[in-house]
Amino acid sequence: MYWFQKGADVSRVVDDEGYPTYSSMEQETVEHSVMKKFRDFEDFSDIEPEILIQRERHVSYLLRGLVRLSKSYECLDASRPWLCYWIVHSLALLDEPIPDELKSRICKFLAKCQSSTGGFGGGPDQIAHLAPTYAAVNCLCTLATEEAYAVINRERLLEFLWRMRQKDGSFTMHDGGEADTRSVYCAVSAVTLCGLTDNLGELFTDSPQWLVGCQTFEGGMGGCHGAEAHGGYTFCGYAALVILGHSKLIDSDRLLRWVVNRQMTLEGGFQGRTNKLVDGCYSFWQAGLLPLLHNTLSQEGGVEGKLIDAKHGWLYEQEALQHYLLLCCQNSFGGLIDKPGKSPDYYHTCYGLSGLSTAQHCPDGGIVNIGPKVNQLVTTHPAFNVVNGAVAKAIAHFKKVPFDG
Ligand SMILES: CC(C)=CCC/C(C)=C/CC/C(C)=C/COP(=O)(O)OP(=O)(O)O
Ligand SMILES: [Zn+2]
Repeated sequence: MYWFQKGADVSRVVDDEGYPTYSSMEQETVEHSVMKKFRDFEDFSDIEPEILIQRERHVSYLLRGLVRLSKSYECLDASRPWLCYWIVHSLALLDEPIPDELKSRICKFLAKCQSSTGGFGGGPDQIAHLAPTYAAVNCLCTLATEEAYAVINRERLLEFLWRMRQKDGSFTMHDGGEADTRSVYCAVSAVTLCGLTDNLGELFTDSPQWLVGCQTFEGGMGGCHGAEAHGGYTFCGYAALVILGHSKLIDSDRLLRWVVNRQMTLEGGFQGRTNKLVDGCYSFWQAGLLPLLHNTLSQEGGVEGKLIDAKHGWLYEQEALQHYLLLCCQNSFGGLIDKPGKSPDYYHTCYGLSGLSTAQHCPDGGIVNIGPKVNQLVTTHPAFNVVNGAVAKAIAHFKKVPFDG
C-alpha cells in the first residue's frame, strides 16, 4: 500500500513545537517506492482512482507557514513577500479561504516592506527590489480586499520603476543591480495589475526589442543577451512580451520546439534547461509557457495554428505532467517538492500547484484532470500567475481609483 492510497497508515511524528514531521529516511523510502510504481506502469488507467491531491495536508502545511512567518525562514530573510505570495497563491489555487484577520495581518506586514521611495523590499526596512515588488503586488491582489489594494502606493511604485529603467529597455532589479528578463516581467506585471496600463508604452519603449535579444539559438530565452536558455528566464521574458502585446516579435516556432523538448519522457515533468534534471517548479515556468504560446500561435495561424486547432489542449502531455506532480511531488506531510528525495518548501508548493492548474485547464474551458474531481484546482492567469477572478477584480478596482501619477 502506498501513501497516496485510501486508508494508508501514515504515522505522524510530532516535533518539539507540536508540528508533524518525519525522518528523511522514512520519506526517501516512501517516495522511492512511489517512483518505482510510477516507472512500472505504462498504462496508468488502473491506478487513476488512487491519484489524489492531498488537500488537507497541503492546506495545513501552508497555514503553518503563514503563522510562523515572523519567526522562521532566516535563509529567506530577503524573500518575505515571496513567502506571503507563494502561500497565499497556493491556498487560492486550492480554493481555501483565508480568515479575514489573517489577511489583515499579511497586509500590515507587506505595508512594512514597502519602501518610502516606491516598490517593496525583501523585508521591513530593506531596499526596494523588483522581485519582492512583484510578489507583494501578486499577493495583495490575490487577497483582494480594500485593505490589500490600499497598501500599494502606485505613485511611488511608478517612480521606482522609472528609476530602474535603463536606456536599452531593460530594467535593473534594484538600484545599481543586475538587469535580466525577470525585472522587465516583474515591472510589466505590477504595472498592469495595478491598472497603470496608460504608462506601458512610454515606460517600456525598447523593452520588447531588448527581450527579443534574449532568445538563444536553442529557442528558449536566457536572462540577458548571450546567456543560456532557461525556463525561469524564458517564462519571464515571454510573459512580459505577451502582456506588452509584442509576443509575435519572437521566433515562436523555435521557442515552441525548445519548450516541448524540455518535458522528459521518463518522468513526465519538465527540466529547466538542456541536459539538466526534472524539477517540479518547471511545471509552471516551462509548461506555463504553452498557454501563452497557444494564443500567439493560434493568431499567427501557420503550421502551429493548424496543429493547435487539431489538438484539444496545450501542446504537451498534460496528463504525464499531472502524474509527475501528483505521484512524485507530493510530500506525505503536506507541501510539494522538486523531485523525490527532496524536502517540501513553499516555492515548490506554489509552482507545483500552479503547474498542475495550468495542466488541468485547457483552452476554451476544457478540462484534463487525472484522478477524481477533487484534484481540480482553481484556474490561474497564465501571464501573472494570480487566480483569474483576482486578476479581473484588481484591474477593475484600480481603474476606479483616482491616480495622480
Ligand atoms: C518572477 C521571477 C523573479 C521569476 C524567477 C524565474 C526563475 C525560476 C529563474 C531561474 C533562476 C535560476 C538561476 C535557476 C537555475 O538554477 P539551477 O542551476 O539550480 O537549476 P537547474 O539545474 O534546474 O537549471
Ligand atoms: Zn525547482
